Amino acid sequence: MSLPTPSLPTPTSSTTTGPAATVSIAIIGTGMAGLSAAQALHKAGHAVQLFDKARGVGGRMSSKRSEVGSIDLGAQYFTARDRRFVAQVQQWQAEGCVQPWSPSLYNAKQGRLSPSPDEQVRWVGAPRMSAIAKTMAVDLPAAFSCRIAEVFKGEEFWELLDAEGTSHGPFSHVVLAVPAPQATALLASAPKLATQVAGVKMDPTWSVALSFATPLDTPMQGCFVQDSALDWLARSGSKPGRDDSSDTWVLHATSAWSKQHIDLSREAVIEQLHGAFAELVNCPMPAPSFSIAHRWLYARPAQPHEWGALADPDLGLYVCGDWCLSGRVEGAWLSGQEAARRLLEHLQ
Ligand SMILES: Cc1cc2nc3c(=O)[nH]c(=O)nc-3n(C[C@H](O)[C@H](O)[C@H](O)COP(=O)(O)OP(=O)(O)OC[C@H]3O[C@@H](n4cnc5c(N)ncnc54)[C@H](O)[C@@H]3O)c2cc1C
Ligand SMILES: NC(=O)c1ccc[n+]([C@@H]2O[C@H](COP(=O)([O-])OP(=O)(O)OC[C@H]3O[C@@H](n4cnc5c(N)ncnc54)[C@H](O)[C@@H]3O)[C@@H](O)[C@H]2O)c1
Repeated sequence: MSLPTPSLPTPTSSTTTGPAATVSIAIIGTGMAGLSAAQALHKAGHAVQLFDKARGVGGRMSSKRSEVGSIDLGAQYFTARDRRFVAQVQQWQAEGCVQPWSPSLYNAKQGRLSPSPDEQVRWVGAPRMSAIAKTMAVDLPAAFSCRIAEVFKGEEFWELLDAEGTSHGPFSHVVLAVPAPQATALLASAPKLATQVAGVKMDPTWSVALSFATPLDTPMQGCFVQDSALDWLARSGSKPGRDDSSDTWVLHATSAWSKQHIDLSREAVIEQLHGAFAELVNCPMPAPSFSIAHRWLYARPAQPHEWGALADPDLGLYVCGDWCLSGRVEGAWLSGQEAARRLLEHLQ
C-alpha cells in the first residue's frame, strides 16, 4: 500500500497537534513501558500522545471487572530490585495505588505441596493491579480502542494510521511500547530495527479465574507449581483491597501447555486447568460458581534480553517493552525510562 507523505503543519486528524514547535511525541501502548516513557517525557516538558488498541490502560497489568469483583488475570505481583524502580514503587505506595502482598506461599513439585515461605518483598496494585496504570496515566492524553496499523515518516514528521484508516499526526518522535511481534509490524520505516525485533519470540499464557461460593479448605494463598499444566496459583482475596466475598483463584498455565493448547476453547481450558488445580490442592474441590479464561498471546519473552530499549535516534523512532529487559513489570518500567532517556539525550 502506498502511503501519503504528510505535509506539515496541516492538520490531518482529530489528534493532530498544532504548529511544529509543539508537535508531540506519539507513544503506542499504554502498558507499564509506554506509561513509564510517557511520564518521563512529560516530566521533561514534552507533549505526548498515547494510543492503545484496548479500551483502557494497563496492558498485561490490567484487571478484569467481573461479577466477583476485579480479577488480575495478567501480572500477579512484582518485585523491585533496581534502586530506581524501588524509589518509584515507594512513590506509588505513598500515592496509595500499590501495597505489599505477603501471601502464604507454597511450592508444588511432582504433585506434592509444601509451604515455601521466603523474605522477598512482593508488590501489587491496590485495590487492583490496574490501579497503577490508572494513576500513571492521569494528565496524559490517550486515545483508546485505537489500533495503530502503520507508522510512517514524511519529510520531517511522523504520522500514524489506525486500523479504521484514520491518520494521526504530526509527531516529532514515535515510541513503540508494545510486545515484540506487534512492534515488528509497525517498523516498516526502520528495516534494521524490524529485523532485530522480529527475532524476539514471545510465549503465550492461558489464565483462568475460578470462584467458589464456599472458601476452599486450604491455607495456601500463592503457589509456584512444577511438573504440571499449571505454573502459578493465587488466591485473589489474599491481596490487599480485593473483594473477598467469594473465594477467587487465578491459575496460570505454563508456556508449554499454553502453546500446546493455544486454540482450545475457553470452556475446555477452564475444565482442564480446574482439573489440574483439583489434583494439586489437598482439599475437596467443588464446581466453581464463576469462571473465566483469558489467552495472553504475547505473555512473556521466550528469552531474556539486556537491551534496555532499542532506537534509531536519527529517525526519531524508539522501541521499548518488558521484552527488552527481564520480561517482568520492573523490566517494562525500566525499558520505558531508557527509551525516554535516549530520546531526551538525542534532543540535546
Ligand atoms: C499471565 C501473565 C502473568 C504475569 N505475571 C507477572 C508477575 O507476576 N510479575 C511480573 O513482574 N510480571 C508479570 N507478567 C509480565 C508483566 O505483565 C509484563 O512484563 C508487563 O506488564 C509488560 O508491560 P509492557 O508495557 O511492556 O507491555 P504490555 O503490558 O503488553 O502493553 C502493551 C500495550 O500495547 C497495546 N498495543 C499493542 N499493539 C498495539 C497497536 N498496534 N496499537 C495500539 N496499541 C497496541 C496493548 O493493548 C497493550 O496495552 C505477567 C504477564 C502475564 C501475561
Ligand atoms: N505467566 C506469565 O506469562 C508470566 C510472565 C512474566 C512473569 N511471570 C512470573 O512473574 C514472576 C516474577 O518474577 P520475580 O522475579 O519478580 O518474582 P519472584 O522472585 O517471586 O519469583 C521468581 C521465581 O523464583 C521462584 N520462586 C520465588 N520465590 C519462591 C518461593 N517462595 N518458593 C518457590 N519458588 C520461588 C519461582 O520459580 C519464581 O517464578 C515469576 O514467577 C514469573 O514466572 C509470569
